[in-house]
Amino acid sequence: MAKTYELPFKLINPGLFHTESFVHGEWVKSKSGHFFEVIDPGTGNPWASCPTNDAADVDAAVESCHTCFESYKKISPRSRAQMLFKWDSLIRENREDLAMLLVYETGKPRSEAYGELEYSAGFTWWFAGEAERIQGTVFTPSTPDRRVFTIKQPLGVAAALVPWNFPIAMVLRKAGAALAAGCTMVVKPSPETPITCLALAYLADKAGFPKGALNVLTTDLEKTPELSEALCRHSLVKKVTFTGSTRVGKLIAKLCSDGLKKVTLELGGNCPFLIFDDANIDQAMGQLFALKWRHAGQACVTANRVYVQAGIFDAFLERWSTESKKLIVGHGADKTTTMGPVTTPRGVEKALSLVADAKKKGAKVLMGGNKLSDTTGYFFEPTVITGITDDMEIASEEIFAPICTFIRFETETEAVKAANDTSMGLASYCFTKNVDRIWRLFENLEAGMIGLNTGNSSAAESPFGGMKQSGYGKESGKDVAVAEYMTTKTGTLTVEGII
Ligand SMILES: O=CCCC(=O)O
Repeated sequence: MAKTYELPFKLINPGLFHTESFVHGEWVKSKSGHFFEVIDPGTGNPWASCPTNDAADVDAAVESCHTCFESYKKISPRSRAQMLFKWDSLIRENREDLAMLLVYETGKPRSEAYGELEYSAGFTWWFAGEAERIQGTVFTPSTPDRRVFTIKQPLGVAAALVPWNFPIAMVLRKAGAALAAGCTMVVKPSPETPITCLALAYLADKAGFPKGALNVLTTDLEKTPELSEALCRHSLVKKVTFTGSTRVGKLIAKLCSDGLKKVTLELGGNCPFLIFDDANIDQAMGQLFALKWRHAGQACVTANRVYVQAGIFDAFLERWSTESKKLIVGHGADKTTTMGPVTTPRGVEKALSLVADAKKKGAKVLMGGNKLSDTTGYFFEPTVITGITDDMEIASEEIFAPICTFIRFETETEAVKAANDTSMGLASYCFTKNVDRIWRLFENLEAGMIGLNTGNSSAAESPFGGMKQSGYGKESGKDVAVAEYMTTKTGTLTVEGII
């Protein structure tokens, strides 16, 4: 039985709040009739419950998307753009409520929730434009009496497996591209963040997307592998997009290989952040602060390892610790909070274990390092660690918690070698005012996105994606993101009398 909860906050538009899955324009329960709880990470208390869907629920959702696809693929790009624009307006109109839902699902402070919404609406806006920019080509090949032309066609039903750290942005980055391309989509939100996803589905419906264009299947942690596998294996699913860990990304790639499905994988990051002696220190400090402490360190593109050149190391570290002590850790809904909890109890456990391992192997904890004990929420102290060595887990694993590690370096060659010494390659950052070095670093750092004197290179108009074991495929950016949901068809015509 679904439990009912009193919402711990008021919504301006209560119509946004849905707790059942969304399939073919209807709010539905799972076949099993089971439910799971949605927890506020700031208190550890449940505040909603949603259906626990499993493999038995997949077929109806996919069939609905497929039925819709047969007509959706034929409507004009302009009509798709208009629906995306309408969705964009509705998301912006409901910004306050969506921000509150985000706070209670993820724990992030309200200011960051507004930031995520601004970033997220960039995707609906951008992909509305992209819908009308999809074009083919015509050219004369080496055989002179022929003409060759290409068209791009949508793949069909896409499945999106979405993470909890930026649940609105990640749904819109995936669904925006798919719907612009002419695909339909089943979204499986994370167990932590189903409510924002259901609110987006509600607004998509209000924006005029046809029934089955965007379906949502919620589920809990236990049933996530079964539900995801059924989506990946369904014969009508032609494309799978996943954001999450490298371990799970590899499983998804294997599952999709049977059906030779097109896959986009946005996986783990272990991102290096390099600060050279000649950097603008205020700039580097400000950018690192925003990047590292954002969402309590739970972004795939966050700085995992901060390398500071010897000449400024001690001064930078001292200033960093002084500034970081000013963070106000608290519930995301409290207006004074500048850092919220981590989103899951697993996050706290992992942070504790990484700190313990680093300490055991000789690292020095300059501040923090502990779970906050006087609360039932999932809080971890902002933590600063030095003396990191390669054998420590914290040096090679994605931290995903408010822990900042500092490493001293002497030369550019040494810094680049250390930065690249990881299996991951999502983002790298460097701060220097030497223009030649900037260009060398841009070419030599092994990552899909390089921030040059900036700690933020994510934007709807910029291709987002990694290399090495951070995955493949691009989300956002011109042409490349919609291309992930399309196939190119080549026509070759022999033209009599043309030569
Ligand atoms: O955590 C992954 C996404 C972060 C971003 O889009 O900048």
